[in-house]
Amino acid sequence: MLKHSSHLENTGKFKMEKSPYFHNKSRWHSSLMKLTFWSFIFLALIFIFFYRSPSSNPLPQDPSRRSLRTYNWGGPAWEKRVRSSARIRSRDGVSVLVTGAAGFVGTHVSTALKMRGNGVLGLDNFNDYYDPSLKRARQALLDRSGVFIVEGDINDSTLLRKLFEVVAFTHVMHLAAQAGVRYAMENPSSYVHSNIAGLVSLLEACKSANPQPAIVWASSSSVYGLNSKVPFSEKDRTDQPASLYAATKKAGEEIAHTYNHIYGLSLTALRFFTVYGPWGRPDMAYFFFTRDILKGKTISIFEAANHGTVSRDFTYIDDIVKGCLAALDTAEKSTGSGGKKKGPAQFRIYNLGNTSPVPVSDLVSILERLLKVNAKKNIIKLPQNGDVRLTHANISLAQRELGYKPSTDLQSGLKKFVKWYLGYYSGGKKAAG
Ligand SMILES: O=C(O)[C@H]1O[C@H](OP(=O)(O)OP(=O)(O)OC[C@H]2O[C@@H](n3ccc(=O)[nH]c3=O)[C@H](O)[C@@H]2O)[C@H](O)[C@@H](O)[C@H]1O
Repeated sequence: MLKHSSHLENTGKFKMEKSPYFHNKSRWHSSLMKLTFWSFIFLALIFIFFYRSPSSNPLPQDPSRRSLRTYNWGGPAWEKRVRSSARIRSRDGVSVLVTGAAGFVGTHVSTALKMRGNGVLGLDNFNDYYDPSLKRARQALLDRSGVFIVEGDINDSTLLRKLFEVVAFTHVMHLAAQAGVRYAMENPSSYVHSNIAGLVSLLEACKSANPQPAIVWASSSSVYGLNSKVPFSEKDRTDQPASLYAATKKAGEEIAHTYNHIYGLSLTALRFFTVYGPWGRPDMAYFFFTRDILKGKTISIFEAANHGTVSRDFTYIDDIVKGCLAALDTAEKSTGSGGKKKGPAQFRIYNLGNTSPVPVSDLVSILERLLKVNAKKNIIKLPQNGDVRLTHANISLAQRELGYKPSTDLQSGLKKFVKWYLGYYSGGKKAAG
């Protein structure tokens, strides 16, 4: 023992210091510890990078990857906010899930629903198709009127299932979409992702919900495509889309029919005609014309062949909101339950337009008068990028069945838009996106 211990104390110690084996082993141990330590730090940094909160998470640069963003949702506090926002506060009120609530039409519809005592819960992925700060400002507006917007994507079926578990929505107002006619040539997959895959994901959740909600959703005047019979009636052909955007909206109408037929979902599509107004979309011509005229930048005005005019049936947001609410109010219940159809359900399509097309050149003249600035104009040939020459709604069906009656002409509507624009961007202090 003594001998052994002395061996350890003397020889062993000596051996440990001098033996290359032990020396290397010790270095190896310390390298391993260092490697483990730095690996841990590296993994922690990766974890922080991918899982930090959505508000501080910069959006991916590639627009087609926008949907890969992760969102934080869930937990008791979150569920409490969801329930409170969706709580019905008036007799005969309904409880509505509004997708695309931070969007232009979504914000206006959510506010109107909330104001009349309905339960309203918003859902939006806050993508960066246009300036997300405008979406955040709309969110703040809705927050003040008691509407909570859940941050998430309509393609997230787990989130949708959860929302229907927490709230028995009576209605879904589906306004989330990839909008814009010309952008479809730049980023086609975003249209398929939101307007087709997203719609299917939402309808899947609705069909499995108990009770099944009635769904009202945004289609588009663009489905009329190359149809030359005017004004456009719901009975006219819609099988000649001129843009991928239009094609995805038309596909949406067919998909909606399938879910109505198989699962008994009550479905109403609203074909919106070039909606404009305060809190509007910066990618639309009336909005960026205003910005560019004020900045002294040249605007491009499209003209058809042989100097023909290009016209739109511009429709003011308040008229659209009335149409949306009327569609909700007249929607019958879905007939299925537990994913099974019990009987035929309502299936409707309506034009929501203004019935008076205005040439784009007149839109510019109105803006010039309102802004008191002469626009620098460049007249160019209508590019072959999805635009059509004319839209003009026949609204007699919506008039008859929804009591829809637009009452704002372009001059009065643009006056309200310009007033909002100048106030919001405070004379150019905030940069218009
Ligand atoms: O009803 C719809 O379903 C669609 O309406 C809207 O599409 P559009 O009617 O094309 O609106 P918008 O881009 O504002 O162009 C307005 C006019 O300005 C012309 N235009 C456009 C750009 C330009 O630089 N110059 C120009 O003359 C252009 O040729 C057009 O005549 C929505 O964006 C779309 O998401 C969808 O909802």
